[in-house]
Amino acid sequence: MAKQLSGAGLRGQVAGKTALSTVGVSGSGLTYRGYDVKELADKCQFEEVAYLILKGELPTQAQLDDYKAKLKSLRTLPQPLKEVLERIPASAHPMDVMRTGCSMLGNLETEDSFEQQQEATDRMLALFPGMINYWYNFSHKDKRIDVDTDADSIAEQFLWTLHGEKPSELHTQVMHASLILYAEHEFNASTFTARVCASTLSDMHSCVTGAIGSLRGPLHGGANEAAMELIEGMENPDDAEQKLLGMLERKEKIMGFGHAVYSESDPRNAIIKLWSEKLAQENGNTSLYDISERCEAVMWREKKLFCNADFFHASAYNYMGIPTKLFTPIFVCSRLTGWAGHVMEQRADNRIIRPSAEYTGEELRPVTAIADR
Ligand SMILES: CC(=O)SCCNC(=O)CCNC(=O)[C@H](O)C(C)(C)COP(=O)(O)OP(=O)(O)OC[C@H]1O[C@@H](n2cnc3c(N)ncnc32)[C@H](O)[C@@H]1OP(=O)(O)O
Ligand SMILES: O=C([O-])CC(=O)C(=O)O
Repeated sequence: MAKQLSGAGLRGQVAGKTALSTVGVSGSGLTYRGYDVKELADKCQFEEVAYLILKGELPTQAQLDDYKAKLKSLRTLPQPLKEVLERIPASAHPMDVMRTGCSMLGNLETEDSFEQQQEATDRMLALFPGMINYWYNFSHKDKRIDVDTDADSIAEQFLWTLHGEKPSELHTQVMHASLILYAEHEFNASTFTARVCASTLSDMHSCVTGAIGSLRGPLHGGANEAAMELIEGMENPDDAEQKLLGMLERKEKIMGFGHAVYSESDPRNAIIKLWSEKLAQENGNTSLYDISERCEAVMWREKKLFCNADFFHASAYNYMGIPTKLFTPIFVCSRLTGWAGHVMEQRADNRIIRPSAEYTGEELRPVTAIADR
């Protein structure tokens, strides 16, 4: 059953048209251009899904090979961007690094006409994984990494530039699935930000920079990091249960649970949960997975709240040795496809987005001279 949507936050209001995705139409489903996300995550590489979102159809093998080769050729970081990255302190939040990096790229390689929108998007898709890991390695390990790796895909490029070696088959597979799950989600907050920006006929880098800022918050993309902080503070499943019950009693928000549109489940959860379980088994220490499972059971039992896409991403990423603060930047590397797809859609049929407000302020009143106030 679809969720009853009403109230604050523009909930349930149609704010535009899209042919990119449907969310929660039957209460729980997610489709990209008519394909079920589960089938895409089972059968595709992330680049196939990026192609689908940006160009409208799944690629043939030859088109995929060309697209991947093209993206591979666009990984190099411009020197001035590296210099900016090197000046950002280790204490910075990586989402702020993404925001600044994207904005700096927009200064160096401006999108001068909408005809360049696909080029600008491809460049960001190719460059973002290396960009965040260049900063991470420089600021945290004093290393200037070479981002022009031999990695075959964006999934592999992220793990390779982070860890400095070719990742395992399993880890690359999980990253493909993760990037596919995060790629697109209709009019979520960050995508809506991008569309509002696009509606002023602004450039692609401004739209993406704004969207990164919206994704950063813990009520949206930042929830995967917050979920990790939660589960790493739990010693075992029983401890998890006690801690959650206490938090619920204190009416605290539990990050990684609930959704603005889905009513029963988030279809992305079952998929990333399976991968998290596989990674736990590979790791030999299933503690984080067991704790996460108990959290899921307690939240459903107590509040009928279900895990959203972010919750099991926390343990999955942790099992792959990804530092918690890099979780949300991975979301950026993926959602860039959805943001850009929406920007292109907005531009193709644009009217400036400018809603109205209900005024709650003072009645009209005279300005008292300053000496009399
Ligand atoms: C990839 C993504 O961006 S997915 C979302 C990631 N965000 C999170 O995980 C943050 C935690 N979750 C939340 O804050 C919310 O569930 C949101 C922001 C995702 C959706 O917010 P809303 O649409 O306002 O949620 P909804 O209307 O279903 O909330 C109903 C009730 O459940 C409560 N609730 C919802 N989620 C949670 C939660 N995670 N923990 C505790 N209570 C919750 C709300 O506080 C609300 O209670 P109230 O009626 O007493 O005020
Ligand atoms: O749709 C939303 O509100 C949030 C979400 O799950 C996403 O952006 O992936």
